[in-house]
Amino acid sequence: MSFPIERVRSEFPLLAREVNGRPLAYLDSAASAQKPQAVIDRELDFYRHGYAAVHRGIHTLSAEATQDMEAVREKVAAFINAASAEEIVFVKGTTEGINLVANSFGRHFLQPGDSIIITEMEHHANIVPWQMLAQERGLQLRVWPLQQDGTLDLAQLPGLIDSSTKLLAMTQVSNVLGTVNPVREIIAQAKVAGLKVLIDGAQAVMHQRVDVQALDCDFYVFSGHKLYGPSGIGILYGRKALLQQMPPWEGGGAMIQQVSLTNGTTYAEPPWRFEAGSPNTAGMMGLGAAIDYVNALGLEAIHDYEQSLMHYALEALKQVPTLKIYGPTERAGVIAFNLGEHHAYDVGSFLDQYGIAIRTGHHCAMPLMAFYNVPSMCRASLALYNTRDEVDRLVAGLQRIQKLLG
Ligand SMILES: Cc1ncc(COP(=O)(O)O)c(CNc2co[nH]c2=O)c1O
Repeated sequence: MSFPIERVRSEFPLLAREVNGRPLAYLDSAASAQKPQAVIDRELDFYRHGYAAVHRGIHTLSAEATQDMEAVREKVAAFINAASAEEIVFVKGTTEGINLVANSFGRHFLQPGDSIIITEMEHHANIVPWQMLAQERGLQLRVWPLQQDGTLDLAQLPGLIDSSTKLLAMTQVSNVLGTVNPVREIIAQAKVAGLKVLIDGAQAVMHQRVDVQALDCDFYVFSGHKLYGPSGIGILYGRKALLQQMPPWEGGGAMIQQVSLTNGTTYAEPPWRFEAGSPNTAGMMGLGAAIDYVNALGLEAIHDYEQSLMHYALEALKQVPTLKIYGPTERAGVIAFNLGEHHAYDVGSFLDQYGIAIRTGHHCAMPLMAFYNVPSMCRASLALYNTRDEVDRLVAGLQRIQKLLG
């Protein structure tokens, strides 16, 4: 059955916009995805008919809102096949989820002299928290180097591991290269060596089915706004046995059992231990609606459609002679490139004049830019609502820029 692309596009109101007098071609979903009407409606409906403060409310509205929140937690658990909804922690996004693990698991379990492995393709959100922790706790940060084709050499992992190594933190999909790392195989290797593993799924959950039990990872993080959901809501999955041993990382309301100024304070069980303060309940409802939307289309159908479009794009971009594309042939729908010697900002600005939205710059992956010895890259990213016509417009735009700039 063919992918219902026209019906899908009609369900994303913003895609009807014009930019600079031309229909928008939104090719920046890896930064943040557009929202289906169902997500927009769910948030509005919650504010209109179901909004109240959650946790311990005795009145009906509060009890209903709390039930709605926990129902989304259950939905997220099913979406990534977590063993229990108590392994699902609501956070602001991927960045906060990684910082929570670094500040709670890291400070509690990692001792001076221990080492952590990250890769050279990581987003800054999965580099800087570990650098901060390493500096604070006297840890060693080891980097799994990139290969020229944008992949990792699995044979190099064992050489990075010794008795001091306690954690591997790595992305499932590169936000620049589109590289899809074989994390299930990598996690199996890490587990043999006794490592805990955090997987950054920010660029994966919208493109493929994720099963955290099959992966056997200890932590998994992603952001709602990249999964066609609202901004300001994300998920940390943590293996229950680990979450139970981890201290809270933010103090305040909701994360406690008893607070006393004289007899000490006790904390709530996970996941609530890690959810201090008033949560982004409307964002949670929107995330739940986004998961419903993706599930209704089917991640397998989404994956097949995006892969077909991505291969069409890689082939079509060959019509631009001075284009250099970075990353492997087999990838998720993320295509980073440079047009000859032209700075990415110039190329992106011209494309914007043609109504085409791509991202330009270092993409919060400066080590990756350094690896390729470039100051910046252009990046076109594809989502379930993009079309071959938009790819053709990108190619034509690049050819036009090449003629203009030489
Ligand atoms: C792999 C990866 N990890 C972490 C993050 C941080 O996610 P956040 O906490 O929701 O901000 C991003 C965001 N990536 C991008 C944000 O803008 N362009 C990008 O490529 C990402 O792509």
